[in-house]
Amino acid sequence: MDSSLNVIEVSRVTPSDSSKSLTLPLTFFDLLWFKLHPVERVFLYRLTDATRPFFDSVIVPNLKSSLSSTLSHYLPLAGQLVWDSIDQKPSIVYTPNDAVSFTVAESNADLSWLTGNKPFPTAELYPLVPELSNSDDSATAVSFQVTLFPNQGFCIGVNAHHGVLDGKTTTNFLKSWAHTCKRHQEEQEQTANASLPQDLIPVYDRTVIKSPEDMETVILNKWQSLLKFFSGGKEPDNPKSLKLLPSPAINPDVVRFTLELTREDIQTLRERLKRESSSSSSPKELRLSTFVVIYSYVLTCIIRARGGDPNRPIGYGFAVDCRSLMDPPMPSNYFGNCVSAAFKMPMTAELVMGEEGFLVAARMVSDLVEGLDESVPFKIPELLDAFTTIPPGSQVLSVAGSTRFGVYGLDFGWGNPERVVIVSIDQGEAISMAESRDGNGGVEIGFSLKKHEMEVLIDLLHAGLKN
Ligand SMILES: CC(C)(COP(=O)(O)OP(=O)(O)OC[C@H]1O[C@@H](n2cnc3c(N)ncnc32)[C@H](O)[C@@H]1OP(=O)(O)O)[C@@H](O)C(=O)NCCC(=O)NCCSC(=O)CC(=O)O
Repeated sequence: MDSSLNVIEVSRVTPSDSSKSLTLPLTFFDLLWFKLHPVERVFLYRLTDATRPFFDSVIVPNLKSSLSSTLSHYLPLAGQLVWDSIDQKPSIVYTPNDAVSFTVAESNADLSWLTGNKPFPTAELYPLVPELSNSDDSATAVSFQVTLFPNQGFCIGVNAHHGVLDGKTTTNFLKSWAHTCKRHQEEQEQTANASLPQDLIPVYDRTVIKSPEDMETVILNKWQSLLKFFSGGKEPDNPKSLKLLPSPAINPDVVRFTLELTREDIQTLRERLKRESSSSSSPKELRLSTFVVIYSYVLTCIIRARGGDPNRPIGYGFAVDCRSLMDPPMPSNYFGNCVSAAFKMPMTAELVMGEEGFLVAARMVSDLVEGLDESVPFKIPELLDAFTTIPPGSQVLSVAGSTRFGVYGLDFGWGNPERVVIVSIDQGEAISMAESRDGNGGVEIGFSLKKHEMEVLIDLLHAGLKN
């Protein structure tokens, strides 16, 4: 499917109420992520009424006007990340009339391919995601693109700087935008700066993030060491550069696949773990949350799909929402990053390639989750150190997204998404997680792998659900 994209316009959307300036210094949570690849998502909507005239006269104007209104509540997203030479750390700075980039485009791709359950080339997704500019001196927080698939539907592409916002904040913003857009249509009025539900109004108070003594300096120094490590020992030219780490080139034969696990599938896997654990030589109570069951299963199948030397190094990690781990707990509408990560590496592939591999993986993930406590946020420096201990050629898995964000409820007025894809998992051996579209307690897992490996993985994933 060699699709092509035609860019119709690239415009700037400013907050409808853009009278005040705002500066938000990054916190130590933000500093963990501020050099890493941005998070790219596409929301694919089926809408056979989506003719070009309907798109031009209804969808685009409503999305833009509601975006402008929503940005009035989320001013930092229209701003830039900057690092003033006299400042110890970067800040997000919004000044009146700053704007976000909004691209309008049309594609001849087959939407059914992108929303279906068969693998397709990951390169088909890239034209749907807008650029997010960054340079030594500044970095954009977010950018948006709406793409028409004539008479099939449309797609909203979002590119979000992870130093500015985590998944919870991103999805809170998107829920606010969808809420405003849908209401604009229902009320047929463009109420500028429309009010939002209380739980979607962002909280900018950063004094709640109690940063331990010089934690920010420690993390920034760790980044300097990492940058030197990644560049073979060469000191960074500009220690205050906001340029992101270079992204690895993506092999052209990489494909995408979305596995849909029903609540029954998850229970089948949970029962299997219970059986295997109770009959094992060291039965031990396992934390069998949805996350633990699914991540252990996927981890096992992905490592097996690659096969190879059983002694090859592997590792895994996952993001941890620290909002509930902070004292006092952070509000769910806190604006920014409040995620750290847990990881285990290096290990050898044989650990999970044997008969008991799924149980071994579940024990490891369960232990890691059980071990999470209020100290997690303060272990971020160790996390950065771990990057330098990853043996070359390791297969290290991580998780983007979460089953808690409610991304399938994002209705802008033309229905819920048919598929939500985190495009940027290509940038590292990540999988993505989201709640299932039908809201019945299932989970969707997104994969990005080379074609032949994906074929082996799909067979393993399906086979494991049968026994
Ligand atoms: C560390 C964890 C993965 C461990 O998850 P577990 O499910 O095992 O454990 P838990 O204590 O969180 O949850 C136990 C049970 O309570 C439920 N539960 C707990 N908190 C909940 C909440 N806020 N909303 C809905 N359900 C919740 C869980 O679903 C689970 O039930 P049940 O077993 O029925 O499910 C999780 O705590 C966590 O932090 N998840 C969020 C990670 C995150 O934010 N990722 C995105 C990073 S940002 C990113 O990646 C970029 C982006 O997305 O843009």
